[in-house]
Amino acid sequence: MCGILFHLQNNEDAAFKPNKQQLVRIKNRGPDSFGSHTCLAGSFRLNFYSSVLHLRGPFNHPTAQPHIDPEGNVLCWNGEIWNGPGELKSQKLLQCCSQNDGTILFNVLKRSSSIEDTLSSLQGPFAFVFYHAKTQTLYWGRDRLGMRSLVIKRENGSLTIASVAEEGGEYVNVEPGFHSCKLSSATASVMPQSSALPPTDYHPLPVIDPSILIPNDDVSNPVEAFHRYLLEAVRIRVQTIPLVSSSSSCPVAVLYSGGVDCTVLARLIHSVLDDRAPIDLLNVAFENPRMLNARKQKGEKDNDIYQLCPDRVTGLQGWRELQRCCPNRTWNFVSIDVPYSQVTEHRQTVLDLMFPNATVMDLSIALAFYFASTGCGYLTNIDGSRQQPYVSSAKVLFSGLGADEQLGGYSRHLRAFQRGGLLELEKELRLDITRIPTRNLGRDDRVISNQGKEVRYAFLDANVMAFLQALPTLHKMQLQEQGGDKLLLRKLCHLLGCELASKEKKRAIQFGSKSAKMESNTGRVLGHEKLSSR
Ligand SMILES: NC(=O)CC[C@H](N)C(=O)O
Repeated sequence: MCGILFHLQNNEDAAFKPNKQQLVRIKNRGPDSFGSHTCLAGSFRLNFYSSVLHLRGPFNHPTAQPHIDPEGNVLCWNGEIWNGPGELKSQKLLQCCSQNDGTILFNVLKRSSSIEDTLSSLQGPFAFVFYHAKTQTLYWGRDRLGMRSLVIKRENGSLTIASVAEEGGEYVNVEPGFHSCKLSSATASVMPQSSALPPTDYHPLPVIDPSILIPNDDVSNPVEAFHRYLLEAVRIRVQTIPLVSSSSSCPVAVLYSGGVDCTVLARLIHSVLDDRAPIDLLNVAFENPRMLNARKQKGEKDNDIYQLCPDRVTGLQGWRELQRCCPNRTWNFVSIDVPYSQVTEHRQTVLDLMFPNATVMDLSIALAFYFASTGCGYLTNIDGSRQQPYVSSAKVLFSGLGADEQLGGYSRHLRAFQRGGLLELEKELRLDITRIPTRNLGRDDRVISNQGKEVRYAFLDANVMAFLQALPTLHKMQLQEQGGDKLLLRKLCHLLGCELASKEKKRAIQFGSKSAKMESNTGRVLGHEKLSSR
């Protein structure tokens, strides 16, 4: 992941000094390169900082950021473009080491007759800040789902936009879509004092891209078509990861619980990845003192507490099944065991990273992602015992997020169906899909990227989403039946040879890994409650 820090100030004010810790966190997101740039626009000074996690473009030459040119344009880019207008449409863009998407976007934006139209037609996860010199306009924003984090703070005539907040700063999440602000001298000269900032325009985007049309044939062959769309989504996300040939280092990892969502992803990655490359399955499990106490009171023995976590049990089962289905692939099962002492040690960092998200549930999920994305654990023997310490070198992680929201995986969906049939269920599904952008993606991005990794979501691919949207609900789920949740995905999982995983029940990561309710007094605490302190 890359990191962005941008600050706008009145040119007469003292020079901007970035907060030290915030800068460290921006650099953590992009360990391959770091750069800064300052320029003037009307009566404003603009300070840009960018770090880069190098993925696309010539292998040994990270594309430096911020992107700048002699005309005074500047782009800080954190994201991946899978498709877009002009040169961003070309298949060559998707050949990992040939071109850098940020560089091409910079050229396209500079020449664009409508910057809004260009930005609206980008497909992929992103957050950016762009200064267009000719019109003295500042643009910033996030993709329609908000898959990359961007937070904003307005204060005393200054504006800070960043991938992560600084401790104590009054930041809010940037709304997905585009924001712009004209910094022309005319605007600046009518402003009475330095505390005023020019007004901003907001250009929201619908969650499902309306320009994607789904042929009727696809709707009448749902499993086959779903396979095709999802495979394509996985393919573009895999082929844009550089492969270190000749070495056994692993390019890609899956956040892996053994459930149906992540097993299908792992299986599809296998279909498109070079045969020689291993795939890391990252499986996180926590030492949960509350669970340990409860076991003690019942007189149960301690055993290996990590092996008792539900996600470890299903993870190992799924791993064995993947090995059976695809025996020529090296599947590394990485057991990431987190002692409670590590949780207390890293708690404040995780709280700072996930901010402005701040509920009990945010923390338990963020902890699971934070430790899982370190990739730091043990290679595992077939019986689940530890083999040897291992650190995953994969820069890209796959997450199964988005399957539950679109395919009826939550128990809330079942309750809605029992309450009011298809009508209520569809209402609940619509709600889930429309709130994807505001719920958890920014948080997950902030927490995962701190480890210098980026997360990719095939279930949130624009074409996959448009296809699922076009399918009648009963093709996707049959909630009147046992195991009818995510039915379409279960059928696909079965078709791909992973029968055991196709039957796995939904389990949220914080319960499967035991990162929720760790302390003795937390049994009754509800997930949506605000945490009392940061
Ligand atoms: N991590 C990123 O955001 C990467 C930016 C850009 N796609 C690159 O590969 O350089």
